[in-house]
Amino acid sequence: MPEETPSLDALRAEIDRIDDEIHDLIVHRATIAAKVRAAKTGGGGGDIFLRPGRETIVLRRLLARHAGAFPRRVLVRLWRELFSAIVSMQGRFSLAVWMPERGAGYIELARNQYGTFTPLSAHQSVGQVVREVAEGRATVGVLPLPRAEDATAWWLHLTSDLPGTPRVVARLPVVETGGLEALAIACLDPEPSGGADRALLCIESGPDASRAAVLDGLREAGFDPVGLMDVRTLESGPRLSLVEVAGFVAPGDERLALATSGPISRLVVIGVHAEPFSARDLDGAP
Ligand SMILES: C=C(O[C@@H]1C=C(C(=O)O)C=C[C@H]1O)C(=O)O
Repeated sequence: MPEETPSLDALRAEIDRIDDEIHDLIVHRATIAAKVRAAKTGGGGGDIFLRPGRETIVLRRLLARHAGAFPRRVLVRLWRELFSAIVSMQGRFSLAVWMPERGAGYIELARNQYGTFTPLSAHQSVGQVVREVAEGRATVGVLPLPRAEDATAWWLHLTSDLPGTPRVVARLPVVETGGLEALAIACLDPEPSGGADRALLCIESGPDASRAAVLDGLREAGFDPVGLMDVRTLESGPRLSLVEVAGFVAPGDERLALATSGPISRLVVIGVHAEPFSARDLDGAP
């Protein structure tokens, strides 16, 4: 006998039961967040409760166990909204976003990553976004991915190694789209994300050092440079290069000391971010 198709009413009753279970679990998850807040107080991060590395670890784990037809991209989107609500419940959480003109797209990137209802201010100047974060008026700043042709190199504000300097903590969108990209900054120490990370290094050299010499210096110290994002020569003389390297770089990483010889005089890790999820991660290809 062919199986009888359940009635619409029966299917909707099943969806109602599932919704109750999901809802109960969200309510329960939120009660744990309050305890996490207490457990974090006194650790690094001060009054900032966002932990980008941990969020990516959670997403990597869920994507690995995902099954069925529900789109992985939407799974990521749902959890991004959950994380943001939970961070907001733990303490201050607000965004400063670069908006050079209407419709520039950075607000959408910020909302997709940090939640629909998180307080947000928009700024025409990249320097203002950095200041909002450095001075504690915003928790996270969203800025354009640096390029050599930009009028202002905002990343030059991140080259201090003093504690409290904003650091790059994410690259947006976390789901690769081939469209507009941004970097997110916060006054947080970089943390590994449990998978492929990239570190952004600011490298100081003499004004005559060639790009090839800087990249060779990094390779000799054991780094794996994957891109030179920008180079600026300061009026005071030195040249600063922004280089992406594969993998996490911790503060005491011995490669940092090894690299400061030859053409490289100083090196600062201006942040670390997880590699965005690729189409391959999201389409479930092996
Ligand atoms: C709950 C935490 O705080 C925040 C919220 C997270 C979550 O909802 O899973 C994860 C990381 C943090 O951004 C945590 O640090 O574990």
